[in-house]
Amino acid sequence: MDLFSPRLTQPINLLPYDGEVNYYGEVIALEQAEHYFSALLKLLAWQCDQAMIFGKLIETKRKVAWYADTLNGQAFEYTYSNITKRSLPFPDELLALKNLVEVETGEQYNACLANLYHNGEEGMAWHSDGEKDLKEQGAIASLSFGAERKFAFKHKQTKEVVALPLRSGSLLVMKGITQKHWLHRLPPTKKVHTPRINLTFRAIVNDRLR
Ligand SMILES: O=C(O)CCC(=O)C(=O)O
Ligand SMILES: [Fe+2]
Repeated sequence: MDLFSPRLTQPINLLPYDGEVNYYGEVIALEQAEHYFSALLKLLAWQCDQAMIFGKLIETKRKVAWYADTLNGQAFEYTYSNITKRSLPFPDELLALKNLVEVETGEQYNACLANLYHNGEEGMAWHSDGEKDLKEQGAIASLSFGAERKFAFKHKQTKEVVALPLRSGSLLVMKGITQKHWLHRLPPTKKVHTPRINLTFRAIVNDRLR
């Protein structure tokens, strides 16, 4: 393995047991990653995320946009944080990135949740992506643009933590039994003052296509 190359020749599994988190390094060169960052910032339909927690509607500062394949021109619906969200069709820029990620990882995706963190004060709390609409043990591919942020995994029983920095243009894939055994989060930090965009490509199996 060439440790000096930002892009790894072979992805490495970061988890010691109970799952697979493959880190590919920077699969998109810096200049191109900067181009994508600006394009996605402008192009995606960013909205505050909503969650229903103990019957209360909460809005996040972090923004999200949600895209998916359509079937007969109809959008997917996807439920997480107790709220049902309707997807938009993939714009070309995002389709190009979905293709790239599919080629890199050898997996197929039909949906993408985009996250925009304006600065280090915004993050995402410990969770696992085990919603019932997701394909069971399906791969989730995470592509990062903009500010470098720390990303962490914590085992649900042993509490062991594994963390790594996610740089602009880097690709990370969670698969297998990872979501069952590990939580992940994007910790908030006072050290980062610039925005980051993260795309998570997912495979949805949803027989409630509308
Ligand atoms: O921003 C990230 O890197 C992670 C996002 C995430 O975990 C999610 O969208 O479920
Ligand atoms: Fe997640």
